[in-house]
Amino acid sequence: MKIALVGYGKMGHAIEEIAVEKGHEIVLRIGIENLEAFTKENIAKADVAIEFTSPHSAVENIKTCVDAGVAVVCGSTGWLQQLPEIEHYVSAANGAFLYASNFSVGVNLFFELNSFLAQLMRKHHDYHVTLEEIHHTQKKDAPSGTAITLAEQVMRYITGKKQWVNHTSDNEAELEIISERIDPAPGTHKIKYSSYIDDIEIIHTAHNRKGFASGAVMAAEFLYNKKGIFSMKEVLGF
Ligand SMILES: NC(=O)C1=CN([C@@H]2O[C@H](COP(=O)(O)OP(=O)(O)OC[C@H]3O[C@@H](n4cnc5c(N)ncnc54)[C@H](OP(=O)(O)O)[C@@H]3O)[C@@H](O)[C@H]2O)C=CC1
Ligand SMILES: O=C(O)C1=N[C@H](C(=O)O)C[C@H](O)C1
Repeated sequence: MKIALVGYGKMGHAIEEIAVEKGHEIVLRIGIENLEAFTKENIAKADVAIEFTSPHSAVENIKTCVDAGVAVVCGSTGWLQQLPEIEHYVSAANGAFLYASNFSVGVNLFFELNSFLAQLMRKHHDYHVTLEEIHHTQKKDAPSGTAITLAEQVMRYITGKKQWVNHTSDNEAELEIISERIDPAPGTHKIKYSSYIDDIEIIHTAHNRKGFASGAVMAAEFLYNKKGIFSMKEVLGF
């Protein structure tokens, strides 16, 4: 498979290593220093574009790839308020698109566990639920995309929580997400249910970026020659 890497930072490099190990060819690498090479003609040389840039560039980058008729795997976080717009854009162009706030198999298992735990906890009103995420200091967005996915899963079942906030809160309707930035943390997420009697905690700790990168390559392999909008649930068969 021919891959275009849109964003050639920490994740772009990690994805390249795994994609090449698996026999794929990187036909285009786009970073800030060669944005002039990000043309429809160049992108069209790829079967799939893998986009990991920043909250501010993701939407335009996805549209450019869709316009070139190339399938897009997107891992950039911090732009999700525009996801409906992008899904509409992809559908209108009969394109192929897969977004995940986290591509690692471990975190996708953790998402399932988080939903299951929230279902179990929904009638146990003595417990107070909070979220915490820890990432490296270069991270541009807070809370992390993964923490937002986890919070949305919790709120589906703990219906007293109406919205998440990214600060401590005494308001029972608000779900606290506390963000910490500590190097070199690749990504730690914790959900905690606390009561006067005891605490229940689930935690996922990434030790490096390999899980994110190999999941993104799996997603690209899945998307190859497909049309439509997909998620990691379909890639992993959950
Ligand atoms: N879904 C997932 O599993 C994961 C998602 N992420 C997300 O992926 C994104 C990238 O993470 P990471 O690789 O660690 O970040 P980096 O900052 O290391 O890399 C991003 C790269 O994209 C470049 N870039 C910025 N704007 C553009 C643009 N318009 N076109 C092309 N390249 C651009 C940056 O250049 P410059 O540095 O010069 O600005 C940088 O080299 C973040 O949003 C992060 O939250 C990260 C890990 C896993
Ligand atoms: O920026 C990162 O590094 C990461 N970002 C993603 C997020 O925002 O959830 C995924 C992972 O935690 C690493």
